[in-house]
Amino acid sequence: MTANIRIALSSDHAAIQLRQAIATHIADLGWEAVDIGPTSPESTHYPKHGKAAAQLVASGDCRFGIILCGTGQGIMMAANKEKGIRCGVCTDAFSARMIRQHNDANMLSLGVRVVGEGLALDIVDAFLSAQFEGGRHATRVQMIETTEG
Ligand SMILES: O=C[C@H](O)[C@H](O)[C@H](O)COP(=O)(O)O
Repeated sequence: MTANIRIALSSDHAAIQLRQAIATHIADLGWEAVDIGPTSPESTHYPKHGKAAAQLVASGDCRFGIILCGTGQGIMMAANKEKGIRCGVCTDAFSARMIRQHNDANMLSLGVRVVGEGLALDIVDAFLSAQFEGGRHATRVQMIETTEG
């Protein structure tokens, strides 16, 4: 069986350029970027873009999702409404590594009005290169899933 190397990418109007830079970056790293837009700079609504990316991850079509809006906060809230999604906003590489190692996050959210491109790419690298540690952390992630119902 081949590994799922697909990463869903979406954003609102604020973060199109950074999203596209991340798509290029992760493709260079060997991931398949599944960039579902939008491409038009017209004002749009982050909940629908967060939900669309989260559905690709929750269904198993994509291994991870990376989503962006102005702060990363609104689109993260929308993504976390999907069952099975664990998405965190990160503004530093340490947190990005830890949400994989301890929280088994399957989505990362970034705020284009908070972090610049260089830092954003470092955060993405930290997220994608870390592994879930399991053990006591698996117990806690399971508790989150139980709460979800
Ligand atoms: O959490 C929400 C995001 O930061 C949005 O990107 C932001 O609210 C969009 O603001 P505006 O419509 O003023 O570009």
